[in-house]
Amino acid sequence: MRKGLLKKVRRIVVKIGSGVLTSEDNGIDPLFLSRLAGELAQLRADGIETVVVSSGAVAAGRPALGLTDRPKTLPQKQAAAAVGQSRLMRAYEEAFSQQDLTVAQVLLTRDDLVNRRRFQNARSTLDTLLAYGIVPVINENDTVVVDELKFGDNDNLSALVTNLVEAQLLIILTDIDGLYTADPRTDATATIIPMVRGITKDLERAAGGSGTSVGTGGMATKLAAAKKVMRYGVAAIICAGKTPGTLTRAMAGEEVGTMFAPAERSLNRRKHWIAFTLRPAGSIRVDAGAREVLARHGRSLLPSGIEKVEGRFERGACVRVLAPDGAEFARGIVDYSSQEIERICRHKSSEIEEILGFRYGDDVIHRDNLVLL
Ligand SMILES: Nc1ncnc2c1ncn2[C@@H]1O[C@H](COP(=O)(O)OP(=O)(O)O)[C@@H](O)[C@H]1O
Ligand SMILES: N[C@@H](CCC(=O)OP(=O)(O)O)C(=O)O
Repeated sequence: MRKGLLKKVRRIVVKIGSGVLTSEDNGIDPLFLSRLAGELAQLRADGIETVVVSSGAVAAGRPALGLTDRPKTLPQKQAAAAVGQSRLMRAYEEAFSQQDLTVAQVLLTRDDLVNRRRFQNARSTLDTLLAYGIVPVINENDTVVVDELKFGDNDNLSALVTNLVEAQLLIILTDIDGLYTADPRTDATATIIPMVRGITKDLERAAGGSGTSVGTGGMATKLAAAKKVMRYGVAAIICAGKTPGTLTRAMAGEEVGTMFAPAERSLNRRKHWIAFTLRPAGSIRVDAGAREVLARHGRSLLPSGIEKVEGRFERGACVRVLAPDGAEFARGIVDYSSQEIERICRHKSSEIEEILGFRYGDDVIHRDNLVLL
């Protein structure tokens, strides 16, 4: 089963959690990195390209600041990341050069992927690095980001990078051997779930926060990352990073960790970007009839089906589309601003020009820019 899903994999994203990369005293663990380099070199010999998304900058920078616990303030965290990031890259360089692998540091902010031109630019840089046989090592640019610009956690970043580089598999290496029915740190009866075909509310409830002082999002953000790549038609595996050979065994189709099967109806890259990378600037509530034609027949959203607009946004913004009960069922890019939509909603498209004095087209959201969630 797993082997079948892995057959066409040629490019992978491997996300490394802070807990995997650092040892007890919070220094970078060189043994882990040299094992990782060995496993990635072998994959490369087998024709598989790797992009690494690595956490660990904050944890690696902590000792230099004399911090024994998680930094308390944002400037402290950013200072720790600034010190730690260069240590991290030095450690990667040392370990990877032993295997004749060259690494490249790539630091991203959310804006780099939200802006379509910057997204494309980041993509060509990464493609070029890979074409040269270099292993990109990506992290969030912690030193400069403020809340509005944050990916928040590297699980999310790794899912967006999987879309960016069109990898066929995301592997999340963490400090636990997979997704359990509950957090095994607090529930001794928890058992591992080997295969997930769809993310249910029950699974989301089971996935809790981080159990360590270095991890960020726990299993909850890993599940959210898996959900994102599944919608892109890509598989994900969450497995133990510290156990030697796990990556190799996972790539060979052995039953390690938890595997997430790709969704059968997947989104193309642009629609995935609309659904998961852009931040909604407001919402549009539609009536039952509009919900039906959008959800069932994949049609465009016309002004006549819109009941209410929430938030202020411009033409070209990403918005949530809500059903009459307020539940979000789609996201899309609008062709009219919130103020224009307030004036044309509940009207026929043929009346747009008369009401506004101009028209861009019949649709408020064209079906090519609309994603069902
Ligand atoms: N259902 C669950 N199954 C497995 N681990 C869970 C679950 N719920 C919460 N966790 C916690 O998630 C942690 C892994 O996330 P995190 O600490 O953020 O690691 P990383 O630094 O690799 O991102 C585990 O050590 C565990 O304590
Ligand atoms: N960018 C941060 C990591 C943030 C993060 O998500 O950490 P983790 O949960 O360990 O993957 C750092 O390098 O310390």
